[in-house]
Amino acid sequence: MSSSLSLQYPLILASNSPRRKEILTQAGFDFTILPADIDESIDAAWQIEDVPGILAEKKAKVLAESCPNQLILAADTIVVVDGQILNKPADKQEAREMLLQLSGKDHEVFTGISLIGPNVADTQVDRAVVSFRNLLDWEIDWYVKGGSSLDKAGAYGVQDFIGMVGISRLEGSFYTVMGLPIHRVYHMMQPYILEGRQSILSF
Ligand SMILES: Cc1cn([C@H]2C[C@H](O)[C@@H](COP(=O)(O)OP(=O)(O)OP(=O)(O)O)O2)c(=O)[nH]c1=O
Repeated sequence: MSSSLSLQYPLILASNSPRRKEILTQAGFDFTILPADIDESIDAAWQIEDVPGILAEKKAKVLAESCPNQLILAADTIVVVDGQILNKPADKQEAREMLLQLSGKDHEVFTGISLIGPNVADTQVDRAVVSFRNLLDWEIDWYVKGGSSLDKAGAYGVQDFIGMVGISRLEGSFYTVMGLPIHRVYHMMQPYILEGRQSILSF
């Protein structure tokens, strides 16, 4: 994309994730990256589907005070299978176990996004359902050996080998699974996009 959308305020992406950067760039946004490192531990009292919204908001809030007159966007992704949250695997052994658990069944992916800035403090969670066919042992081993499962919730990337060849069905947005529900981000950002000042997006 050669030109970017013009925004009323500068946009900051509070994320270390290269996937979030890629999605936001592809959608035409111009932004600065300022990762927010927070304690991502989960309170057992939280409802599972609220977790990514709570964590995304925490990430955005960390930067909001020190960045007045700017829009801060943060996100968090979790994978849920058999009523259990799968975060990023600690090592390759755990990555293998996670993929075995996901093999041959459906699971949910929740991505929370939070936008904080002038006149806005909005947090939303988007859900997708992903079906994996039965994965072969060598496919899991080969993918895990490559190392790209380690920085991803549930030990897989929808955009990677195992997602490409192993996912038989996806309900919801591909980008929600990849880490940023861009359709929701765009909707939240709409009041600040100067090109679209006159239009109201229904959603
Ligand atoms: C399920 C899935 C997750 N992921 C990634 C998205 C996120 O980067 C990561 C989940 O971890 P998060 O804690 O949501 O994000 P992060 O630590 O990578 O980045 P930050 O907190 O700084 O924003 O897993 C994929 O890339 N593809 C997928 O299919």
